[in-house]
Amino acid sequence: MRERAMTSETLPVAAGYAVPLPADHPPIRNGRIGVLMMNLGTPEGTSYWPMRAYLREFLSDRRVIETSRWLWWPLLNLVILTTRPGRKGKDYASIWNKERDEGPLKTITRSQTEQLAARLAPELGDRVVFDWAMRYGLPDVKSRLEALLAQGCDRILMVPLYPQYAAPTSATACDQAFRALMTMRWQPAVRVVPPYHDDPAYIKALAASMRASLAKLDFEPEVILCSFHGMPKEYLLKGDPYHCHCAKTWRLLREELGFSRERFRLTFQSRFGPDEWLQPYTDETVKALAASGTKSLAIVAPGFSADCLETLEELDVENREFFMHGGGEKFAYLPCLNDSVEGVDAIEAVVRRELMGWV
Ligand SMILES: C=CC1=C(C)c2cc3[nH]c(cc4nc(cc5[nH]c(cc1n2)c(C)c5CCC(=O)O)C(CCC(=O)O)=C4C)c(C)c3C=C
Ligand SMILES: [Fe+2]
Ligand SMILES: [Fe+2]
Repeated sequence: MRERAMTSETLPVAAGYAVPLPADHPPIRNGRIGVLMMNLGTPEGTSYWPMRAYLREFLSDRRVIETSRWLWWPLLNLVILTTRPGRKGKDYASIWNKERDEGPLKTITRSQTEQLAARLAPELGDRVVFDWAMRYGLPDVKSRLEALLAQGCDRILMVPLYPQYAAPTSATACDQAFRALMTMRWQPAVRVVPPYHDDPAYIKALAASMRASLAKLDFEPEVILCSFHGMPKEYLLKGDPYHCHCAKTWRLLREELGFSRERFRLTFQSRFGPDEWLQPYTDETVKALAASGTKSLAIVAPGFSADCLETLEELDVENREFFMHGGGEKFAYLPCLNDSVEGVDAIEAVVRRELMGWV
């Protein structure tokens, strides 16, 4: 049998040999391409235990928190995971998709994937399989990769849905995929979509989406904040290109829209803990603008491919309150690209380019 396995008589049909497989040969599934869309994740529910499980997984990730384990472990387990799940659970409850019983990030990522698949199916047929996964929580990256392999994908395009590269987002999503690949005997060929912060398709999509949202307002905002999720300043100093990617997106978008630097300002939100994060901070800028007499303000968050807690609650609820209570009169939050036509256009352009040579 060992000798026969070396001859063309027993080689698998799928490998190009038109002969039947021996009875004990494992099934051969190959020849397809998988596209795996990956986003951050969201809790499975808004009550204490699912919130705690989500935050525990997220905040135990060394790509996210680089503090020494000896200092971080007691702080996380004895302080943060006792108080934060309750507080943040209430915030999640206020934005929850009750129909599907899930966070909006999941609903939107699923829809983006389905729409992309529907657009490309007429051209690519069933040769390319689309799926989506979350770095933290469910559906997890390992199980979705395994599902793609089971469908015959021997090439995988990984799509971290972060236009700006950051180690705490893009790199950790890929780490999770590579950890899964380490366990596979028949490992697929993989490609990773690079950051698309300066891709003309992305900038044009953002500009079109912003123009449409601004046109719907009954006022013209004096100032528009271009707010990105922050990160500790130390990560920038250690070489993370995230800050530069955000600044470039902001500049290109400003040029595309013809706005001045005074009217369209770059800020960073979602600060966590006592360390210095990327500045200027969104919330402090909002308060300062209100205090200095700005009456109308809009905020857009181009770094988030899908609306989520950090936009729907932090920007649209919390920062709205800061502005209105500080003396502002008109406030608007401009939605993310999400599963809009423009949003899927941008993802499609990037995915098509990165599939070149494979399809
Ligand atoms: C504490 C460190 C954190 C770093 C660094 C960080 C970077 C980072 N995050 C995003 C995108 C998202 N973050 C989201 C939620 C969120 N982020 C952190 C912490 C860090 N993020 C926490 C603890 C949470 C959970 C909510 C909370 O407890 O405050 C989300 C939203 C998820 C959702 O379900 O809605 C996104 C998206 C980026 C782009 C980024 C880059 C530097
Ligand atoms: Fe975050
Ligand atoms: Fe920079």
